[in-house]
Amino acid sequence: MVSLLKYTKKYRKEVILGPIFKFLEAVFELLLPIYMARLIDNGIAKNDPNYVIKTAATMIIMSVIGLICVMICQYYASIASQGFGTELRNQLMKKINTLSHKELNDFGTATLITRMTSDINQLQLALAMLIRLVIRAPFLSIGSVVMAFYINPKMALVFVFSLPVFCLILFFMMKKTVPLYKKVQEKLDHLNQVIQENLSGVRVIRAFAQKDKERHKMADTSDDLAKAYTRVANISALLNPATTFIMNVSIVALLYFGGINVNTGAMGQGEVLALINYLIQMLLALIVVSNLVVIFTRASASAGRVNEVFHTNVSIHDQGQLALAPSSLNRLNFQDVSFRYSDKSGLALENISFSLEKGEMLGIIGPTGSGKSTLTQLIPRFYDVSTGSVNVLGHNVKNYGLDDLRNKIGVVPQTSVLFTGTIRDNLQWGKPDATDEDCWQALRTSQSYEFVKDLTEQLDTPVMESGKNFSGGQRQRLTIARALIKKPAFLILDDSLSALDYQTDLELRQALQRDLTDTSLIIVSQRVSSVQQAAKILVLEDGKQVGLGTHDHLMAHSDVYQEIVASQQEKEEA
Ligand SMILES: Nc1ncnc2c1ncn2[C@@H]1O[C@H](COP(=O)(O)OP(=O)(O)OP(=O)(O)O)[C@@H](O)[C@H]1O
Repeated sequence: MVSLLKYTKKYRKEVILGPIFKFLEAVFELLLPIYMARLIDNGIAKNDPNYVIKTAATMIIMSVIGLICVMICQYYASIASQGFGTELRNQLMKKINTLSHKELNDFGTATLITRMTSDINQLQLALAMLIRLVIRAPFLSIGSVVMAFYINPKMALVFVFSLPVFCLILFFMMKKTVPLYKKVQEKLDHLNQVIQENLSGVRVIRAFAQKDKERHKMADTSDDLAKAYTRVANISALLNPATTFIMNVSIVALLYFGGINVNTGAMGQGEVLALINYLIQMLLALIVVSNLVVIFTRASASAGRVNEVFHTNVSIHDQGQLALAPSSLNRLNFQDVSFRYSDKSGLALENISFSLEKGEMLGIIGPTGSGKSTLTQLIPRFYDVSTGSVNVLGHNVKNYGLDDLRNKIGVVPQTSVLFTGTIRDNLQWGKPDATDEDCWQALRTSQSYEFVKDLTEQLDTPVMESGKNFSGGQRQRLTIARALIKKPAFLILDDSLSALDYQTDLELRQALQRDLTDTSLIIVSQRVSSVQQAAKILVLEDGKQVGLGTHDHLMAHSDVYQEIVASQQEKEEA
C-alpha cells in the first residue's frame, strides 16, 4: 500500500497539514472536559458567575477553533483523496494500455473494471481516513487515559481495567471480520463479471431464450455477495452492544467510586463528570481505531489488486526504435512461425512460412479454430511468436517501435467496434488530420458512401454506444473505412466481410484493390468466394499450414481446400 502513496505527491501539503489541523482539534477536545470540571467545581459550586462566564467563553472559543480546524482538515482530506484517486486511476489506465493481449486475457475485463473503480474507491477512502483520523483517534484514546490520571490516579484504574477488555473484544471482532471483507471483495468481483456479461450479451440472452437461466445466475451471485456481507455485518453488529455494555459498566463504576470521593470531599462533581467524558472519548476513539483497521485491511487487499496490475510484466516489449527504413525485401514474411497462447496450452500455430509482396492479396481460409485470427494478430505484435519470426518490410516486427509498426497496419477485427462520437470522429481514429475529402474517399472504397450520404447529418451523424444505431454490415464497412483511411502498408480484414451480401463483398474487394494499390491485403474468410482471387491463399487446419498457392493450384493439390470448396458448393446448391 505504501508504494501507492507516491501518487499523493501533488497533494503533499494537504496530506501533511490535514492531520496537523485534526491534531489541534483533538487537543481542544481533550482539554474541554477539564474546563468543564473547573466550571462546575470552581464556578457553579462556589457561586462565582464571573468564573463561569470566563470559562464558558474559553470553552466556546476552543470549540469554534476546533470546528474551524475540522473543516480545514476535511477540506484537505477530500482534495488529497480525490486527487490521489484520479491520479491513481489515470496511471492504472496508462498501465493497462501497455498490457499486451495476453495479459488482458489473463486478467479479464470485469476484474480490471473492479480494480479501476471499487478498489481505487477503497484506497481513496483509506487516504481520507488516514488524514482525518490516523493521528486523532490514537491520540484521543491515549490522551483520555493520561487526563484521567491527571484528574485522579485512583479513579483512572477504572480506565485501566476497561481498556484491555475493550481491546480484546475489538481484536476478536477484527480477527473474524477482516478475512470476510476480503471474501466480500472477491464476490463483488464475480458479480461485476456476471453483470458485464449479461449487459453486453443481452441480445444473445434474449435470442436464446436464456433470460430465466441468466436471471437465476445473477440472483445466485447477488445472494452470494449479500450472504458474505450479512455475515460480516452480523459480526460487526455485535460490536455496538458489547462496547456499550462495557462503557455503561465503567460509567457505573466511575459514578459509584466518584460518589464516594465526592462525599468525602476528595473530588469535585465536575471532576467525576470529566472522567465520564474521558472514558466515553477513549472508548469511542478505540472504536474508530478498530474501524480504521478494517478500512486499512480492505484497502491493503485493494492495493494488492491494483499493484498486481502495476507489477505485471508486459510480454510485448516496445523496442522504441525510430521508424525503420523500408527494405526492398518481402513486404510480409513468416519464417517457420509457431505460437502458443500460454506455456500450458498446445500450439495454436505450427511452422507457418509464407511471404507476400507489395499490393498483393493473401487469403487465409480454414475451419473454425484453425488459427486464422491468431496468425493475423502476430503481424501488429498483439502477441509475440513462440519460435520463428515475422518480418514486415524487411525487418523483424520486434525491431520496430510498436506505434511505428502498428501505424503501418490497418486492422479490422472480427467484431466491429465503433466508439461514441460522430462518423467523422470514428474515421479520424485512423488518421487524426483526415479531411472531409479523405473521409468520403475512405467511405467510397469501403462501400459506405451511399448509406452515409443518405443520412441527414452525413459525416456528423452521431454514433451511439458500440455503433448500435447502424446495422452489422454498415458497422463492418465503417470499421473498414477507419482502417484504410490512413492508407496502411497492410490491411488485415479478419472475417470482417461476413455481414455483407456477396455482391457488396465483391465490390468492396474490387474497390480495395483498385484504390489501395500499394497496400498488401490480408483477408481472413470462411467464404471461398472472398479469397478466390487472391495472389496467394493460405489454408490452415489445426494450426498447421496445409496449403499455399492460388485457387487453381490449391484445387489441384490441397485436399482440405477442395473439401472447403465442395462443402460450400453443396450449401449453395441446397
Ligand atoms: N485468447 C486466447 N487464449 C487462448 N487460446 C486462444 C485464444 N484465442 C484463440 N485461442 C485458441 O487458438 C486456436 C485458434 O483460434 P483462432 O481464433 O485463431 O481460430 P480461427 O481460425 O480464427 O477461428 P474462427 O474462424 O472461428 O474465428 C483455437 O484453438 C482457440 O481456442
